[in-house]
Amino acid sequence: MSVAVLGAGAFGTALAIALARNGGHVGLWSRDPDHVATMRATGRNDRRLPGADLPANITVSDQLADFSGAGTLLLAVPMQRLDGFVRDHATVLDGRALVACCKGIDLTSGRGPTAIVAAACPRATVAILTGPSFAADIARGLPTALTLACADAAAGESLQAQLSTPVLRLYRTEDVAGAELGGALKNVIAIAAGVVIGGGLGDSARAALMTRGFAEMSRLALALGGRAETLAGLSGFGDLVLTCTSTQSRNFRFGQALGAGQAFDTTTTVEGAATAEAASALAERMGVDVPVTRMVAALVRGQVSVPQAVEALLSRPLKKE
Ligand SMILES: NC(=O)C1=CN([C@@H]2O[C@H](COP(=O)(O)OP(=O)(O)OC[C@H]3O[C@@H](n4cnc5c(N)ncnc54)[C@H](O)[C@@H]3O)[C@@H](O)[C@H]2O)C=CC1
Ligand SMILES: O=C(CO)COP(=O)(O)O
Repeated sequence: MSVAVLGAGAFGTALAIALARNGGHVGLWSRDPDHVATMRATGRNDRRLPGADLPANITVSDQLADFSGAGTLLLAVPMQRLDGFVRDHATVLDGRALVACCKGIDLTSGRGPTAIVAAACPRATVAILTGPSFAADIARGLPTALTLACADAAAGESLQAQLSTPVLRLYRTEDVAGAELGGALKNVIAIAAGVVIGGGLGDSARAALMTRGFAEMSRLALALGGRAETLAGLSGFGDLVLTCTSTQSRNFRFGQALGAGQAFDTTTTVEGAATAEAASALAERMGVDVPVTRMVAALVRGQVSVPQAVEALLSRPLKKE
């Protein structure tokens, strides 16, 4: 076994399925022994990815030691859990190729996924896999293109080859900051797009918000070392389009519920909520204007109502585009 996925949520399970279909043995780790027992018994992960069969060449386990032979580990836990996860398991993880598969900014430290992983595992080769893809689409074998970002060009090329399949097409870049900030910030804008649609403000307003949202994503990412072409690629613009326009997106649906004044299931992973807060703080520190992101953070905190947020955004001074 050369690859194992740690975190048997929707995305981790879908990636394990895609890699297993491509041949070879693939590991899938869940921290929960009951979940492992159910997945082994049913051959599925109905808790997180209903309806998708796990190929027989996936080994499911709650023991990380079962994957000691895997040189590449995909870390598919939610962003706000990543730091605790890599610290808890650093002795097992360090020294391998560790590919973060989460999107967001850590609320406590303001760091992105690769910095969190590298701090806990200094001997590891660290990369990030991000871009437009719904787990359900990947599990169905639908064509998907993602970005694999790794500061080490040679390691990135080898991970790209190892993790690409005929339908899961990976593009590579060394611009880790650009790739991970695009993936983190688009979730915040997707919440705002959901608010617009849930609040009945219409498709034209959503297009305006996506465009201005992309402008502020780019401003902040460039200030933090990302490149404009990365923001315009799959991990930025590509994922922004997908997430702001599909009800498959949890961030979009969360925004829709906020906009419509409805409750939303608090156990659902909505990465953009914490990231709005973390990104607002980062932007303030860098002196970058991110009005939409700040407004999403205020909405999530319950500090402003939807009409107040809309009024505040529309009453900003007129400016050049
Ligand atoms: N679902 C999707 O379509 C996509 C998700 N992603 C990203 O993948 C990341 C994970 O999301 P999903 O898999 O969708 O979430 P999910 O909510 O389906 O699953 C999260 C999994 O992480 C596990 N987990 C939580 N805390 C943990 C901890 N401390 N230690 C070990 N395991 C822990 C949970 O038990 C659960 O199995 C997110 O950052 C998300 O943005 C990226 C692309 C697509
Ligand atoms: O990142 C995703 C699509 O690329 C998944 O979006 P959600 O987390 O909003 O469901």
